[in-house]
Parts: sequence; C-alpha cells; structure tokens
Amino acid sequence: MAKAASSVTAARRAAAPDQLTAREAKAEHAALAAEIAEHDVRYHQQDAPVISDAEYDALRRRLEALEALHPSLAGKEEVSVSVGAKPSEKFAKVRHRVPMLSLANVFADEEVRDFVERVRRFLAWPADRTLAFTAEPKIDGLSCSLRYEGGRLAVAATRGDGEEGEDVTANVRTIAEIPHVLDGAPEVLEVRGEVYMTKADFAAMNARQEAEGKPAFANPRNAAAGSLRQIDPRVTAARPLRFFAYAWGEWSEPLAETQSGVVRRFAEFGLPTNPLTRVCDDVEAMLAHYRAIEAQRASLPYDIDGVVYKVDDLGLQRRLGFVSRSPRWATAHKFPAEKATTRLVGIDIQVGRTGALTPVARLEPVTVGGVVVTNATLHNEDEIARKDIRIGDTVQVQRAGDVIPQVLGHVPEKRPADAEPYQFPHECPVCGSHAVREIDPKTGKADVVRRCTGGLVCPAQAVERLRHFASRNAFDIEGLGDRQIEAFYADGLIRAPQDIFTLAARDAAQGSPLKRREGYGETSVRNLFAAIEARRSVPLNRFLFALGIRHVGETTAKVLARHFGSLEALRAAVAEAAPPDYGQLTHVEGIGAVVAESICDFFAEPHNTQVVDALLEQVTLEPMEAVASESPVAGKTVVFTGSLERMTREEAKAMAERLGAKVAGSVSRKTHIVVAGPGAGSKLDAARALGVEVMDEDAWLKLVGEEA
Ligand SMILES: NC(=O)c1ccc[n+]([C@@H]2O[C@H](COP(=O)([O-])OP(=O)(O)OC[C@H]3O[C@@H](n4cnc5c(N)ncnc54)[C@H](O)[C@@H]3O)[C@@H](O)[C@H]2O)c1
Ligand SMILES: [Zn+2]
Repeated sequence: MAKAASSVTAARRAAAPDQLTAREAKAEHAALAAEIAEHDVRYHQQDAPVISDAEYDALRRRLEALEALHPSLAGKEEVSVSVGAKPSEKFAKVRHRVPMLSLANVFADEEVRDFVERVRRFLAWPADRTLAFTAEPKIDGLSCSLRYEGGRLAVAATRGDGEEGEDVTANVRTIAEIPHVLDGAPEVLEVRGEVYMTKADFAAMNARQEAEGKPAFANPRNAAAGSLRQIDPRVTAARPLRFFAYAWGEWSEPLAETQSGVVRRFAEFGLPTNPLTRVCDDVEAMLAHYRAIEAQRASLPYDIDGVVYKVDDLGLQRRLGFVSRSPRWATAHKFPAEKATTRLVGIDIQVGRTGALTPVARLEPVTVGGVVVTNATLHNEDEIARKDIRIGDTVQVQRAGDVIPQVLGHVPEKRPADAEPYQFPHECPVCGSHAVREIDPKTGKADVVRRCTGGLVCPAQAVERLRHFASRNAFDIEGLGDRQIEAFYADGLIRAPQDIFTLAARDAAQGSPLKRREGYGETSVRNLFAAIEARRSVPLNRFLFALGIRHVGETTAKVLARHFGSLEALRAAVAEAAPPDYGQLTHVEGIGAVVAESICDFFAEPHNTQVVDALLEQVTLEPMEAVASESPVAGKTVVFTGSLERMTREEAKAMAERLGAKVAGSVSRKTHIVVAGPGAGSKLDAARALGVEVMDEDAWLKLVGEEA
C-alpha cells in the first residue's frame, strides 16, 4: 500500500502571509507565479486544467495577499498583471484595441458589501443617493470579441492574454446564434460576450466522442473552448456552440448611457442576451438576485459559476476605471465550488446488508460546494480500475446537490512515485470470508458488485440473515421477529443461526435472566423457547432456503431438496461440481450456471460450512415437505421407457419429481405407471406382464395437467 506523500505545497501555504519574512515572501511569490502561469496555459491555451477553479482562485488570492503585504512584489511577475494566457501560435493574432479584462472575484456576502462600499467611496457617492448595479449570471464559457464593421461581422477573436487574442473569425461564422449582420449598428462595434455550450449539447457531444473512441471533454467550458479554438472551422461548425452578449470593446458611437441599456440594444440587434440580467438599487437587491440565480443554477440549461455585478451608469464606469487586470466597477460573486481536489488517504470497503462490498474514498478534508467533505464514493471495483485511482493520489471530488460526493478522477502530475495500483480485496473486510463477483454465463461478464459469501457469519449481514433464517418460509420461528433478532444480536445472545437453538440452555445456565428483560416475561420467554424447540426438526427444503444462499429461493430450495433428497447428496454434488457446467448441479431442472455457482461459492466458504455443521448438531433434517396433494401422481413410482418426443428424459424426470412422483429405472411390482414412447422394449413387456398401468407421452402430459 502506498505511503502518504507529504504535501509540500500545503505545508508551504500553512503559514499566514504576514508570518513570512520578506525573503520567504519573495520566494513564495515567485513560486506561486510560476505555478499560476503553468495553470493559465493549461486552462486557457490547452483547454485542459489539472486543478479546480477554486484551487486556482486560492493560488491567486495567496499571490494577491503577498503583494498587498509586500508592495515591491506587485507587478514583478507577469501573472500579477496579465490576463489569461498568450494566444496560441496555431492562430493568427488579433490585437484588441480595447483590452479584454478579467474580473475581480468575491465569495462572501461581506465582500460584496465591501465592494459596493469601495465603489461608493471612490466616487464620493452621497450615502442617501441610489447607486444602481446590474446583476447577471457569470456564464462558464470563454469570452469572445466580435468586431462588426459597417454592420457586418469582420473579425472575431478570443481574449488571449487580454492584449492579443486568437483570430477565430471563420469558426465564429459557423455559430448559428451569432448574426453576420447587425441592422442599424454604428460603423464600428465590438460586441463582447461568452461563447458557451449547453449542458445537454455537451452531454450529447461527449457521448458521440466516446462512441467514436475520441477523448471526452471534462466540462462544457472546456468543450466550448476546445470547439471554438479549432484550426478547421468545419470541426467548429459541427459543435453546438452558443453566445451571450454582455460587454463591448471599441465602438464608433455609444449605444446607450447604461450597462443595461447597451445590453437592451444588443437584444434589439438580434444578439442573444441573458434573460436573468437585473438592475439592482442596493446591495440587498444584488444579494437577493444572487440567491435567486443560485437557486436556479442546477436547472439552467448552461453552466454558470457566479453572478457578475457591474455599475450600471457608463459615466461612472469611466470614472472608476481599472486596476491591473480588472475593472474597478465590476466584480464576480462566485458560487462556492462544487468540485475540488484533495488527497485520497485511503479506501474503505463497506459491506452492505446483502454482502455487497462498496469502496469509499477517505479524503483529506476539503470544502466542496460549501460543505466539508471527507468521504466520497468510488462506485465499484471496475471504476477504480478504469480511473486508475491509487491511494496517495490527488483526486478530483464533485458534489452535486444532495447526492453523495464522488471521486471523478486523479491528477496524474501529482501522483506520488510509490503509488501502486489499487488491489480490490477478495476477502470481506468485516468477516474475512471470500468475496466474489458472479459471472453472467450469457455475457461472460463479471457482475460489477463483489459480494461477501459469508452471509451467515458476516456481522455486516448477520441481522438480515438471521431475520431470513427465522422467517415464515424458512425456519418459521414464532416470537423471533425482526425486533427480537436485532435486540438479541445487539446483546450478543444470537450471533449465528445455531445460537438460536442454544439460547434456552444458555439462559438456564445463567439463572434465566431473559424473562427479566424489558418487554419480556415468563410467558413470552416460555413461548419463544417452545417455538424454537418445535423447529428442531425441519424439512430439507426449508433448511436450504433458510441458509440464504444467493439465488436459492423457496422454489429452488424445493427443487434441490427433491432432486438430492439429502444434504449429504447435495454436498457431494457440490464437491464434484466445477465450472463451466457444474456437473450434476446443472442437471437439476431449473438450475443453471448462476445458481450452481453461488451454491458452490456458499459451500466453498469454510465459515458457512461451520455454521451448517453447527446447525446439524442442533436440528434434524426431514425429507422434502409433502408436495401438493392434488397432484395425481404424488407418491407414485413412474418409469419412462422408449423415446420421448415432447421432452427430454431429464425433463420428464424432473417434472415427475416436481409433482411428487418417484422416478425409477426399471419396472417392478412397485411401479405404478410406465410411460412408453416409440421403440419401448423389455420394460413395456414387463409392465404388461405385471399389469402395471401403461400410457403414452401425451396421456402422461394430460394426466399431470401439462397438456397444451
Ligand atoms: N483550473 C485552472 O487551472 C484555472 C486556470 C486559470 C483560470 N482558471 C479559472 O478561470 C477563471 C479566471 O479566469 P479569468 O481571468 O477569465 O476570470 P473569470 O473567468 O473569473 O472572470 C472573467 C471572465 O468572466 C467571463 N464572464 C462570464 N459571464 C460574464 C458576464 N456576465 N459579464 C462579464 N464577464 C463574464 C468573461 O469571459 C470574463 O473574461 C477563474 O474562474 C479561474 O478559476 C482556472
Ligand atoms: Zn463478510
């Protein structure tokens, strides 16, 4: 098992920024800047981030905190002032005449109040005067600038590093939602907004990618970015991209005097604009709208990662201006992250009441969507293998609504050198019994679930199994219901089925404490003991059913009891059974490879055979229960001879047995019926000589009521 790798990064960031010496701060600042630059390239250029946005934002905040404490560091590294990443060499470059900026971001309501306060202070805005802000969803796509000249789409560019972007004009022309002509637009108009993909289109596209054996995209944002940034516009054309207009660059004349007014003009031009945009008169209205949008987030057809607030008045926006990479008049109020990365410190195997082994990830605590997560599901054995998740890995965790957090995958770059592939246990961690995966004989595929075979002794399954054991169609012990079993199990009085039969003796040996138990009395205890005594003798079929062998229900238990007649005979058949045909076991009518395999698994587990043997010391097995008396052949001995045409010999035998008849190989005085087909020879003669009733196959089927 892989050892826990110490997290250098976490240790380094453990110290508060103000605890660092100037030298330490400088070193960390440089290291942070390099790390951020790397993530910028992965995210913006390669559309393949390796950490969550929340983690990225944390790195940025740390960098900003260091710069605030040590002003000499500000502007030292490119990342503190630049936006995004340099345009890729694959594309022609477009220089933005008005830079495309980023947005400052905040998470807490308090920070939103601070932002509004800062803006008001900057403008020396009177306390009693309304200052309007727009509030709108922050679309999780990539920003794009559309330059219209003379009302025609001339150039489209990505943001790039904010100064220079990539020329994606041909690609943008394939986006149906983007008009090629704007009627009545000024001579020059740069419309800016977000290119995105809906969740549904993303899912459908990923399904197609997978069907074609191509890599899937991690999320709609990456899919949109990857689709827009294609060398071949025909590829872009095949991708379902959309657009929301919310900002602008250069324009030859202003469209309006307010943010909201410009967006209205965009809509009039036929540009898609977001319907959730509101003008808010104070911070309470902004926060209320934030919450309203957050509440709709899951049901919106596209991904959003927050709400953007902007000063509505364009004259005030101009006065406020910019700080390095973002406008002073706007901020993004981000939703708590729903995905995060953390370290997988271990994998716990939980055993369910039916014996299913479920892997659970134990995580270094991480906040996901505002909730601290320490456990997440890993689904099953195959999923762990498919994602190659190893203990010690840094993993991506996702929490969606109320569902259990799940591990999405690992970060290859962060794998400790000594991490080894995870070996899913083949033994039950609770009881040590074998845990197996059933093979579906039709498909040859293993069941996704591995199950503990120690049903009778496995504490994880015990209560469920004991209930089954005592239930009506099994041992049928009156007075030993679900509640009693749970209580006796909890007190250690009944842990395994055989304990039921020693309960009275143990109670007596200890001076009969049971009748003084809460809810019990002399009479109920006496009745319980009597009910248990009455079951010291039990029909084989009930016994087999009570064992709770997987796939062995009441009917199968009867079939087995009838066919084998005794537990010894069944165990002998099991001892000789081997895949793929499981010998004699599958010769029994109604028993296929799946049932045969689980019977074999059951008896192969020593824990189970111990229980069976212990039980046999307590109870006596009776033959199969009497069959339905209405069967006309019940108790009769039948001989089949000649060739049968409507069924195989095996089938005929099983059918007769199922109806309570005994099938013999030769005719004697004890024979009641001889069923003779064509070619019947000496047996038919013998039957005639002895005066035994003889009938053909059709008559037999009619007699047993199987006639079609
Ligand atoms: N995971 C990573 O490795 C990684 C790396 C780099 C950046 N990022 C993420 O990318 C983002 C930072 O990049 P950023 O500088 O583009 O900042 P940003 O995405 O936080 O904010 C600016 C962007 O928001 C977009 N936007 C969407 N809706 C908008 C609206 N209604 N009004 C205005 N703008 C809107 C615009 O494209 C704009 O460029 C963060 O979310 C960060 O976590 C992640
Ligand atoms: Zn077990």
